[in-house]
Amino acid sequence: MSQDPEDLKRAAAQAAAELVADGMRLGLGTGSTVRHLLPAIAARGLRDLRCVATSEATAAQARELGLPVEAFEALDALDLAIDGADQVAPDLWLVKGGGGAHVREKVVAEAAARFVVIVDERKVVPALGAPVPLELLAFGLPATLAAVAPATVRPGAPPSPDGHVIADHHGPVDDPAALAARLDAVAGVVGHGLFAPALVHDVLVARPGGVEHLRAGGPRS
Ligand SMILES: O=C(CO)[C@H](O)[C@H](O)COP(=O)(O)O
Repeated sequence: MSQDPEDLKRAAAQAAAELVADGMRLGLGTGSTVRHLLPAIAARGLRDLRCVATSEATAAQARELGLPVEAFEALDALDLAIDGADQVAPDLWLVKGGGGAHVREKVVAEAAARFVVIVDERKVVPALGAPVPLELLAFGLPATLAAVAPATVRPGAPPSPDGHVIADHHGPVDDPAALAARLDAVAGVVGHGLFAPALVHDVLVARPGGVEHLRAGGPRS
């Protein structure tokens, strides 16, 4: 029997909330799965948490729930970061950025000693595919789009939290490392939504039968 995707997201979020401990410096992702995470963390009643948020939406919800959010200028490392994803491949390459916050999300994931991804089973794919979200400088935008073709500005997308243009790459993702390197080589690309397995420590996949815990062999695990 199929299960409401919101119930599955909530189950993954609940499992991740149990990884949060008193005194942690915690990175909070963005998206509908993270929206279930924040009340689950708040309900734990932990003391001395220090949180950074990857979007204004997450910061606002966290503050409403009484979770202390500070600027990421105030912390130089995080103990744990938890975030959703749009696609999870079997080798734990991810595509993120459906919500346009992927650059901040990657900064937070890189700063965390442990990066935990929370998804429902629909996000687990046999191989990554388009679109791959991009964050681009407005300066020289047509030239940058040509350099990363095929890519288009995402219709109706607001600027990123740092004021950049959100776009999507529509080409194949047969070799995520090669595509990531190609995108990283273009100066007008602020960032992209391909997250390498080395960044990922755990993926919690909610299925109707329970939450599956995938562990990555990243360098910090
Ligand atoms: O990368 C993201 C935002 O930039 C989100 O984590 C991703 O889009 C998944 O979102 P959701 O939990 O709503 O499916």
